[in-house]
Amino acid sequence: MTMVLRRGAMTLTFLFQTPPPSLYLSHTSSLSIPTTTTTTTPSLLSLRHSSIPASKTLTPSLPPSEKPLLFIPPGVEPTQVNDSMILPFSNIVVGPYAGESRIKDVQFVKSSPRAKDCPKDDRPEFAILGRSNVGKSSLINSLVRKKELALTSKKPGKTQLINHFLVNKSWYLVDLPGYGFAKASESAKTDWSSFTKGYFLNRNTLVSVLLLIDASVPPQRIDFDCANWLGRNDIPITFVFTKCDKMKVAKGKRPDENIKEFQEIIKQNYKQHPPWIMTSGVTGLGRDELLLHVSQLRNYWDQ
Ligand SMILES: Nc1nc2c(ncn2[C@@H]2O[C@H](COP(=O)(O)OP(=O)(O)OP(=O)(O)O)[C@@H](O)[C@H]2O)c(=O)[nH]1
Ligand SMILES: [Mg+2]
Repeated sequence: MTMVLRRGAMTLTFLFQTPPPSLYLSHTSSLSIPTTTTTTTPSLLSLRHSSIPASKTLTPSLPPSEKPLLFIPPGVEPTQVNDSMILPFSNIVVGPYAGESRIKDVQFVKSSPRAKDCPKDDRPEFAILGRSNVGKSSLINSLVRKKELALTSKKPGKTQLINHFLVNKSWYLVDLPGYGFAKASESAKTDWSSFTKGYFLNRNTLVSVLLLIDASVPPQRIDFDCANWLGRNDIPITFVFTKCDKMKVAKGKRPDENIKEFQEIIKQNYKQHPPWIMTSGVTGLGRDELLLHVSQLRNYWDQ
């Protein structure tokens, strides 16, 4: 399997051997929401975008039954993967680059109206992206365990700038404006798309985008459009499902059902799936696991 990960100021493409079918965890285990922290692993998908030209991927096309399902990070021999290496409620394998992931110190650095105004240093960064109101700021607050570091709001469109937070004095978390804000004017929407796309295309230190998907609502076209755009531009993503605690639905489906549906659509559009993980800014589900995933991408990039 092929994986694109950023390292230093470059994007490198890595080739991985496809694990034998016996290693693929099946879709039979359910995506039920955890009541405890120790759980079994849910259905697993894996990395790589279908719209990237075949010439770039060097990936042999596999029959559907042999599609890779896991995100296998650098340094892991696919044949050595076992269940204990997979983060709960995700498809992410933990490898040798995973390290200290706790956030000990975080400082708000600046809000930038344009990509060119962002901090100019070579620290690696992770951008939090998603629809307005998906829970970007809440996730940041949950990751850093501070209630009001990134402003949260019931009013969509609250975050309008590129906000840099310096973590442990060594890497950045970046809170971006949400897309798909229905009430935004056309000019505001165009502005969002040009300046945010400018950020993605020009930010050499961007290790990965954490693309947030609201698990409390059915799959949304705009999320797939966004994922497709990032994939076409070779920007690594992790799908982070938010609001997985919202089990009390008056009508509609539960988060686990919405996630399954989302993954079914993804399967049609992607040869292999990006890493994904379930989270909640309210209960802290997936917080430590997501930080561990971030640590292995970061340490690999950093070395
Ligand atoms: N139940 C539940 N509610 C959440 C969760 N995450 C966010 N919310 C709520 O969803 C609303 C929007 O959250 P924000 O974190 O401000 O969303 P955002 O994506 O930063 O929004 P914009 O900055 O406007 O794009 C707030 O009312 C949050 O309390 C979650 O995991 N579970
Ligand atoms: Mg916000």
